[in-house]
Amino acid sequence: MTTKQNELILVINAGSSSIKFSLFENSAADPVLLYKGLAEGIYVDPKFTAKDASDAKLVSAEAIPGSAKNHDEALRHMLAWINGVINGRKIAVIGHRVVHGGTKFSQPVVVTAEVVSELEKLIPLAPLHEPHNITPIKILQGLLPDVPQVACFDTAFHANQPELNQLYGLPYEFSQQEGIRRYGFHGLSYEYIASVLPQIDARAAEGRTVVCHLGNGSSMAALQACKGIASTMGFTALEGLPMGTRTGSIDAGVVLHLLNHLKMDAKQIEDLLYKKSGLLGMSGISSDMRDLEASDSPRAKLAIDYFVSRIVRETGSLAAALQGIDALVFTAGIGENDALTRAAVCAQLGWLGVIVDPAANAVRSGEPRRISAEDSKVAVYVIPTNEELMIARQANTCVA
Ligand SMILES: Nc1ncnc2c1ncn2[C@@H]1O[C@H](COP(=O)(O)OP(=O)(O)O)[C@@H](O)[C@H]1O
Ligand SMILES: CC(=O)OP(=O)(O)O
Ligand SMILES: [Mg+2]
Repeated sequence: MTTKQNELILVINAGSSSIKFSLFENSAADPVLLYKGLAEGIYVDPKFTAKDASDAKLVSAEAIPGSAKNHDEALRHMLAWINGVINGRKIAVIGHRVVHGGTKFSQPVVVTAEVVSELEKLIPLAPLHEPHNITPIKILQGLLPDVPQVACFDTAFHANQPELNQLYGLPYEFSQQEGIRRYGFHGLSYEYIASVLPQIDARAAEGRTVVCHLGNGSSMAALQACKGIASTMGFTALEGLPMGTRTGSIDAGVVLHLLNHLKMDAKQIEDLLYKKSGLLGMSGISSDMRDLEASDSPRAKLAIDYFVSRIVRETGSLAAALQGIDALVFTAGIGENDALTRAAVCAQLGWLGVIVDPAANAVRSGEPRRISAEDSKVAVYVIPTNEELMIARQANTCVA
């Protein structure tokens, strides 16, 4: 089967407490966005918001009726709204962001019962994401049984990294037999950046680019000629940069100490590493960068300084993996919106030849833009990411 012009592509990016959707219309060129929105606060105070393609709000944080307060109820509400606006038109395919593809999936795949059972095996490798990615797939199998669903993976972009950048210093059998190796995440975002880079900077697109995806989850990737060769995230989405609530890299010995000496159990350690650390744990205030920047608490400053210093150190590491750097790209919630973090990172990368243009960095815009000075050796850009468009494209291609 194949999607035809004007048929609809539904994209779902589900998290633990929110489900984001985008509805695209197929066209001869790229899928065209019609509507987007989200159900948030699903387990506490579920609210639904929907916007049109120009970002105008059609529904603004309206309470989702019902007493279940779960993904099922939120998805039904979302679909009822979507059915209202599409007015009998057909949804031809549903694309899902799935964070972990493990060793089995390095390409988008049409979801079958067998695929779902493989994805369920990956839940321990992405406990914050994978269960919530799978739930809407199962619910939609019940609600729209005739519509094919495609799983699009965050790990796929990194699948062809050189072996050295995929390995840990464990006995080799662990990578070969157990799949304990570095996968990398946020691949849908990196793939989008790689797809637009040629129009923005031909030299960077052919050369060496470090992309900083700084959001609630944060990672960085090294792109050689737009192909991923190294990433800060590894086996799970815990490694690398500190994040909203995740530690980022820590000595594995800390985990052993928590287990053996502080007598924490596996669940407590998982909660500590995934949900109580990072910006939230270090500041004691919030996982949201906006709250930390608005605070005058020294611990808020400490958390921001740590975040920035880890980005700077990882830039050095990824530039070494690339044997140089032509461009640095900022994307995602913090990367796109936070001029202070970008300025702080760039100020510490002067040794690499980064010179930021403060006026360009201060511009607020939803468009890709250069923020480095004319004489900066490294071109620095802000490029808004578009994971949903990548999912729509992949879902379309997968069923074509
Ligand atoms: N205007 C802003 N200034 C600073 N940080 C921001 C701003 N807007 C969003 N953020 C940060 O971006 C994060 C969300 O990033 P995003 O990429 O949207 O996350 P996700 O899609 O993974 O939920 C917020 O938690 C906050 O830290
Ligand atoms: C992989 C990952 O960290 O995703 P997110 O940024 O959505 O948490
Ligand atoms: Mg994200």
